[in-house]
Amino acid sequence: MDTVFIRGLEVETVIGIFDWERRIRQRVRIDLEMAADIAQAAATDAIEDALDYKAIGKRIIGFVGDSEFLLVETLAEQVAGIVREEFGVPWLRLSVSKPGALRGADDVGVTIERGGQWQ
Ligand SMILES: Nc1nc2c(c(=O)[nH]1)N=C([C@H](O)[C@@H](O)CO)CN2
Repeated sequence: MDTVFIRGLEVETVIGIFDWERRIRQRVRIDLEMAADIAQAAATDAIEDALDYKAIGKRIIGFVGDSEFLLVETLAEQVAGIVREEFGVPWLRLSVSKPGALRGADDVGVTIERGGQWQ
């Protein structure tokens, strides 16, 4: 399986369950791995035949920056839906984390996989 990935995408957003978290913007980190057959893009050397990580990254930045979810779970599910539906991605693995949200830990968050098997 070929994949196209985005690692360490950081976006500031309103997220969290506590009152103080509703009043500030916090940094979330997104790691995304997407199934994509890269053969056609490699053969033509044309961006039109590729899964465009820049276009997907910009869409995620806009959506996450405007969102105000309580849980990282909800944010992850929503982002996964956008990537799958708008960009035709058949399978993805997505992590959403809040670096520094837990004292003593580097990072906390969730990882989800969505979509079926990919040859
Ligand atoms: N599974 C989760 N646990 C927690 C979340 C979350 O989004 N998913 N959020 C919080 C708080 O908002 C925390 O990040 C504040 O530091 C706690 N647990």
